[in-house]
Parts: sequence; C-alpha cells; structure tokens
Amino acid sequence: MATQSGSASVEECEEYIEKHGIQGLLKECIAKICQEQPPNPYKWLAAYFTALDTKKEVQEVSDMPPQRTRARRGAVSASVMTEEQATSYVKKVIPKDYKTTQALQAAIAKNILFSHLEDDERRDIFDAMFMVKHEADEIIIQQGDEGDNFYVIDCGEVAIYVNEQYMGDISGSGSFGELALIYGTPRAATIKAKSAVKLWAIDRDTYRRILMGSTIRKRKMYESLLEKVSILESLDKWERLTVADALEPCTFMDGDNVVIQGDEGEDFFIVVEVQLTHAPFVLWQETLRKILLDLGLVCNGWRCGVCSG
Ligand SMILES: Nc1ncnc2c1ncn2[C@@H]1O[C@@H]2COP(=O)(O)O[C@H]2[C@H]1O
Repeated sequence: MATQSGSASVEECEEYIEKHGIQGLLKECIAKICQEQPPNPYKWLAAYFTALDTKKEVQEVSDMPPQRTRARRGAVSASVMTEEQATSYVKKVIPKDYKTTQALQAAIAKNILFSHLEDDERRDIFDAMFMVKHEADEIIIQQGDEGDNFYVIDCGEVAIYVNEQYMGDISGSGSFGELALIYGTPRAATIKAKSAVKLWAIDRDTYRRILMGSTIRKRKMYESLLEKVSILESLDKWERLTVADALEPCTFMDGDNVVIQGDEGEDFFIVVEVQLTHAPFVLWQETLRKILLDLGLVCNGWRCGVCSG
C-alpha cells in the first residue's frame, strides 16, 4: 500500500518484488540479453516481456472457434520460449538460388508484416524462409495438429475451414498459421489449397523470435478499437486480428488532404482521434484495402470523396 506522500515504503517495495518474483525475472532477462547482445536492446526487451506476458493470454484463445484436439503424440508445446530454448536457438539459413532470392526479396519488401523489422531481423527472416508448394485441394494445415510453420502466400488462394465449416479464403500476400505458434495451442483451423499455391514458410522458432512480439503488441493495441469500426462488423475475430497486423499510425495536420478524389485508393483510414481548433489530428492508416481484398470482403475502387484535416 502507498504511503501518504504517494511513495511506497521499503517494506512494501520488498514485499511487491518478492510477490512477483521481480528479481529473478530481471536477472534472467539480463543474463539472456548479455548472451544474445541484440543490436536494438529496447526492441529486444519489449519482445522479451511481451512473450512472457503471452503465458497469461493463452486463455484468450479459447474465445476462438472450438478446436478438435488432434495434437500429434510427442508434440512439443509452443508456449513462450524458455531461456533454454532461446539460448539453444540456432539461426536457420536455408540456401536459396538466384530466382528464389529475387522472389523472396520482392515478397518481403511488399509485405507489411516485415516493414517494421530492423535490417538484421529482415536478414534473419530472409535466411530462414523457405518455399512450400501445394496443389489444389491439398491440406496445408490440419485443424488440431501441432503448429510448425507460419505461412505467407506468394501466389494462389487457400480456403479456411473451422470444424469442417467453410469460413472464407486468403489470397494475395495474406498469411496464416500464427495462432498455434504464438499460444502453443493446436491449429485452430484447417487450411486447404484452392488452387496451386506457392507459400513462404517461417519455422516456429524464427517466427517467435522475430515476428511474434510485434504481432501480439499490435493485436492487443487495436483489437478493441477494431470491434467498434462498423465496416468491419462482418469480420470474425481472426479476420479482425489480421487487420490489426496491418495498421500503421499516421498523423495529419490541419488543412492536409487525407485522400483526394480521383486518386487510386491505396489506404483505408480509421479516425482514432481528432483534435479540433488547429491542432493536429491523428488517423490510423492501414493497408486494409489490400487485406480486405485478399479476404474477398470488398471490391476494388471503394474510395470516394475528399477528406481533409
Ligand atoms: N476463423 C478462424 N479461426 C481460427 N484461425 C483462423 C481463422 N481463419 C483463419 N485462421 C488461420 O488459420 C490458422 C490455422 O493454424 P493456426 O491456428 O496456427 O492459425 C490460424 C489462423 O492463422
């Protein structure tokens, strides 16, 4: 309990630190950061603590559609990376020929999932990614299985089934397969190729080390906001989370044009905060149009009118 001056007594601090195991937590964290020596310690620390926090979030996944549990025998849980797993992590380097290198570089450059990565992280992702091909009607992910890879579509289209019920498609440069890797739960849906598909796969450890932290952070930050956006009402929980992945904050000043009539529609905007009387206002921009197109939720050419700050 805080003292009258608002600060806690030494005993209270000690009790708090003891109760939450803060010393052990920080000690472990410092030991790990010394071992890894990441170039950007702030980003690393944010990802480290976010990953620890996800332990508490496993419960949230039970909000997702019910799953058939068909985990393979001997399956290893993909829960938060332990210190042992993290230190035993060996950087994956999958050799690539010239053509694959070109195609992968293009895929990484255009996908928003990779846009915020540091150079070394982008390099690690590039090294670890590998191509997976499937013919039409082949199962790529079976609901109930243990999670191995995260997938980004290079070309083709896949269908989503939850409990054998068709839920929709993913195409364009959409991605899937993150839930089992983040939460250590069985695959929440079956993903089946609708046409011949080419996918870029990222193994579980690389996904968790590089992409998981930012995905969780964005999803946490935007989920409740997106629930209130009427155009997104028809989306299911997973589709909304995918939209959150693509959100980027952007600010416009008084008098700025946000979109101009006649221009090609590139972005979709959600107004989060408007400050009147000449103060800047903030819009959260996203490359949602593309995602919604990928999910087959809107048609092209949906922008109309001028919106100005
Ligand atoms: N409605 C949905 N419920 C759950 N997962 C979905 C849904 N739609 C698409 N998916 C994706 O399907 C993937 C199946 O594997 P994961 O559970 O790892 O991650 C899941 C999501 O990426």
